[in-house]
Amino acid sequence: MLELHLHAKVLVRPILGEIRLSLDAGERVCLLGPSGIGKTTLMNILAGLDTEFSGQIRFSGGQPKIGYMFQEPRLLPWRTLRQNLALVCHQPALIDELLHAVDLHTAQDLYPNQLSLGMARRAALARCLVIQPDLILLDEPLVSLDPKSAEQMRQLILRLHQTYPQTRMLMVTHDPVDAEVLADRVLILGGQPAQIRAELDPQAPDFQQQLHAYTA
Ligand SMILES: Nc1ncnc2c1ncn2[C@@H]1O[C@H](COP(=O)(O)OP(=O)(O)OP(=O)(O)O)[C@@H](O)[C@H]1O
Repeated sequence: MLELHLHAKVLVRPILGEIRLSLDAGERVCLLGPSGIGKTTLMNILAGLDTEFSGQIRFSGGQPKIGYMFQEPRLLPWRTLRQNLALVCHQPALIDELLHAVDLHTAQDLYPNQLSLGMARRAALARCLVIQPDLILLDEPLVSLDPKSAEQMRQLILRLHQTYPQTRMLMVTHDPVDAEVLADRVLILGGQPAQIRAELDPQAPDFQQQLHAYTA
């Protein structure tokens, strides 16, 4: 079990308030909320990139391995895709497996600036999975993709979840369809400072109406 109990996060003003969030092995949670509410800030806290907050993070299995897919793919531009993966993984067979899984095995010798946005996102996903993480943080992985690439990415995330069923996932999205298709639970962030205003079940028959009521 991964548990976050946040008391507060203050930047120039209080951004996040009291937040409790737990993620069991294999759980997929989507985080929704208006722009600027603090979703990325919360992800950065969970990732350990932002340590200036009051609260605690506990993981029952010791120090969790965390794969973070940022809003903008952050691959090293002077290394090929395969070399980017090899920087964090010394198992060539696992790199091969993931390159196939994200359908980039024929692009492994390309440099990041030779990849389309959809390819770069899939590469970033492979980069965060290649460390065999306990938790993956996905910050709007489908934003700005054309409908075909977005659907490909959606299916890929679902397939990868089946391949790595123990991996916890927390994903930021603005898209109700992604939330319905990809999440076991949906958390709505709102208020100032932000708190979790609602936890919704995507399988509930009135899920989209409930979601609309909170996000409209
Ligand atoms: N370094 C910083 N200094 C001061 N304020 C900041 C800093 N970084 C972010 N903020 C503020 O913190 C708030 C939360 O930002 P954050 O990026 O977490 O929001 P978000 O919900 O992820 O937004 P979006 O959906 O647009 O990506 C915003 O109001 C932003 O202006």
